[in-house]
Amino acid sequence: MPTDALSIQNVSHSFGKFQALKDVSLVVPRGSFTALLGVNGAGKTTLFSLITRLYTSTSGTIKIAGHDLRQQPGQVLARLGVVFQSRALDADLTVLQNMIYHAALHGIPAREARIRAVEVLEQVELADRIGAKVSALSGGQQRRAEIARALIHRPDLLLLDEATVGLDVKSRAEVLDLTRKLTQQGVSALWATHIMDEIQPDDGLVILHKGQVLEQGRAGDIAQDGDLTATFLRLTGERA
Ligand SMILES: Nc1ncnc2c1ncn2[C@@H]1O[C@H](COP(=O)(O)OP(=O)(O)OP(=O)(O)O)[C@@H](O)[C@H]1O
Repeated sequence: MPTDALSIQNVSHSFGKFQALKDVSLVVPRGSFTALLGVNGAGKTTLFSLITRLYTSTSGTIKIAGHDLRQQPGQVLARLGVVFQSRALDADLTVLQNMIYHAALHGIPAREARIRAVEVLEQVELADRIGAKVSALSGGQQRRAEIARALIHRPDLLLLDEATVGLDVKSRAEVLDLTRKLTQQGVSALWATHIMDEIQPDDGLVILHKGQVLEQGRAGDIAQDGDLTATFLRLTGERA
């Protein structure tokens, strides 16, 4: 098993004449929680769209667990779990029905899906809501159910795009803690955010700005004098 869950080398992407990503290279080490930090428009969603093959990159390579996305798209996507900003669960179905539906998309039969649903819902501490309609869950519970859905096919890498949007402080902390806990159980996570408070010193960190990677490494090493906000503002030239 290669060391990096995700390895991106020299990836660029343009929308017409506008270059949204410029020669981006980054890694998500296996078992790490890596934050992808950038203000609105930095290119985070574009990068995620390339990793999930919604867009095709014009140059560079993307490898998941050592497998090249361009050469083995099916195998690579099977190793990926995604939590997008927009809702992926059907609010009128129960949590279990949603899990079975998403498992079927990955070719997992219903009997196996039931077993896995219990497993992933335990991982996100939601097993007691398995029979509840998604619409009856709180915002934080719905995000945790989204994460469970993304885990149902046992991916190596989780991509989470602004996963705490719209959550209150307590639910935000729960979703973050949970994702960090998952990385201790073997899955790796790339966590896109613009919220610096969400990042801890031991997290991996990639700072993306105007389509370019400005820094990457351990967050605590990047933050000068322990102040990530000041470091970020200095690197990007943004104002607080
Ligand atoms: N389909 C598109 N056509 C043209 N430009 C686009 C398209 N999608 C994104 N862009 C531009 O590319 C840049 C990067 O956008 P992207 O959505 O990847 O940023 P982001 O970091 O995810 O920001 P946000 O948090 O606001 O989603 C922005 O300047 C955006 O306007």
